[in-house]
Amino acid sequence: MKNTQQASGMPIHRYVPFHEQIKVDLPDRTWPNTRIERAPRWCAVDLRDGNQALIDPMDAERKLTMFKLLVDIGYKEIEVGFPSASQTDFDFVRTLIEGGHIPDDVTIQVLTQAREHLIRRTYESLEGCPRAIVHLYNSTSVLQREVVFRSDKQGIIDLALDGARLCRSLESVIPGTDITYEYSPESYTGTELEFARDICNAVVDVLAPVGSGKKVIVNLPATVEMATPNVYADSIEWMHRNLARREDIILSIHPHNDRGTGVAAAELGYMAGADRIEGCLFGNGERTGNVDLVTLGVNLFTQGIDPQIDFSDIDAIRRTVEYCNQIRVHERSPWGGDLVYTAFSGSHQDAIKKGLEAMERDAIASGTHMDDMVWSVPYLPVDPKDLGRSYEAIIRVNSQSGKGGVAYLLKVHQNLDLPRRLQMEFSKVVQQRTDSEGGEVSAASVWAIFQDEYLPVDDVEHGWGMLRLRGVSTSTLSDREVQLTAKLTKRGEDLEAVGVGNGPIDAFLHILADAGIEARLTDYVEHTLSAGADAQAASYIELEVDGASYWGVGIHGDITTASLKAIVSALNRSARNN
Ligand SMILES: CC(=O)SCCNC(=O)CCNC(=O)[C@H](O)C(C)(C)COP(=O)(O)OP(=O)(O)OC[C@H]1O[C@@H](n2cnc3c(N)ncnc32)[C@H](O)[C@@H]1OP(=O)(O)O
Ligand SMILES: CC(C)C(=O)C(=O)O
Repeated sequence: MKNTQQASGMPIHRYVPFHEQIKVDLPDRTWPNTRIERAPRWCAVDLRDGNQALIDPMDAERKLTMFKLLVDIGYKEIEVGFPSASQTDFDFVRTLIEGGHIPDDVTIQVLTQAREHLIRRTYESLEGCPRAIVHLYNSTSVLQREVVFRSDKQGIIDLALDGARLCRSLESVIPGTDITYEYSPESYTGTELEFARDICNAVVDVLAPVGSGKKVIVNLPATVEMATPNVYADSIEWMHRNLARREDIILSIHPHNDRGTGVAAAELGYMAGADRIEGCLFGNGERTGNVDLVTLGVNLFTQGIDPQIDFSDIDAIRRTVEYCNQIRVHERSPWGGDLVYTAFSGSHQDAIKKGLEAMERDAIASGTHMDDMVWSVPYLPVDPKDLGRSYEAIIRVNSQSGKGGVAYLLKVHQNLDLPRRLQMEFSKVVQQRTDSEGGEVSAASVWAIFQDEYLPVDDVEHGWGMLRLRGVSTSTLSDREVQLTAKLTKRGEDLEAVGVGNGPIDAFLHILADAGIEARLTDYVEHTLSAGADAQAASYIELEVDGASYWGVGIHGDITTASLKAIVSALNRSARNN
């Protein structure tokens, strides 16, 4: 019956808090005080746990593509399948072995349930393999013991030990293979810790008898993520402290992401004593996925820790993963999603632009290349370039954007470094467009809007300007005086006029005043657009016309002409406005 006292009306009475199901009691936990200082041993399980969760499991070609990707970027332990489950998986293991696809520093891992026929078939699949990890599992949780196995604890231990013993006995079938064992008490998170410890201890003693010099991987999966990640970390620290023969154990974790905290669980579990992490690229895997190896790896990188995996072309990794899994990676997926380095909002864009400019200034001042500077740009925890992403998509403009974003696009794409007040003026022009038309404005559209506003074609018939500058020449009269001759077209009428001033701009304003156009110069900024003899210059001029302020822009190979064009641009805008 519904509890009418609670607000949501959701059937909360059907769910039991985790701490009432499994006791994880570790008041003297130490993991919160530890720091991650190096990468764990990684194992990529894309070809097994990832693959078993796909709508369309990988065919041989996609499997090989995924395997090669994992090898190329640096994974040394790769779970390649469940060879006893299907002919496809079996054949793929054979292809890897017979095709010589396994590099000397890579070990393949194969999964099997603790069931006789499956274990036998697993060993068959490994014939001729120089080294392999045989991964044996059985479920141990309270719930699975009851509903799947209908067995008591001893029955489950016996099932695991029978499997482990059979594995040992089959080593003679593949004498040339150097076998490492991995044992997983599957559904570990739903298992009492003491029972998990006891079954692992018993299995380890079979798989690596005392004195054998062998190590066993004990993998503690959050098969289903059932609690907050600190609880998982407590349980890992508990096992780390309480497993017998810890020195003979490589403690591995295998988080899933049911509660959306798989990455946190992996990081905290690693802090709590794990040596190794299993996961999948971009978090593919059962239900909400396995823990995302890309996030974990790049998280380390952003702390100045070598992830041991090469993420320098993250888009290529993403494309291959999307192809193999036939599932798209979400735009917001950490580090690799399409939009994760993009700011639309004005204040973010402003801060990013300022951060990049500050780094550029510091690089020049210290004589250091930008690529060697410590990265410090607001809102961007990593330099996208380090992951093979360009700066192009960092700033994109829509109705949420401000002057910084618009100015950034003009700077990056057109080399135009707009003065601050011009940025403010132009961003209003762009915003009028985005407000009326909605959606995103591309860099090309920003440039088109800018040209239309400030650089209309010098052709009165096709452009909208009332005034056009056709030619200009100057001569120096004295130290303080310049004479300027300007050829103009004013509302279709050609005229040639001469003016004198303390510089070309002053002289031009006098010519305009004589022609009945009054304007006062209030600001002037210029810069070159490129280096070299044919360099273009950009000039930005602010005029006061009839009490209102207008910016104008001129671009030309000759800086004087650029300035005069900027004046014409401002005047045309004032005329257009009236
Ligand atoms: C958490 C994980 O990701 S574990 C990996 C899971 N991956 C997969 O299941 C993918 C591949 N699996 C398969 O292709 C098939 O399930 C197979 C080939 C392994 C087994 O197939 P089937 O024999 O038809 O069994 P089915 O798939 O129905 O599995 C259930 C049976 O396995 C038993 N079982 C399940 N896990 C285990 C285990 N770890 N050890 C022993 N027996 C187990 C169950 O008790 C049940 O037995 P029952 O039929 O006697 O009641
Ligand atoms: C086999 C085990 C490790 C597994 O995939 C899981 O528990 O999620």
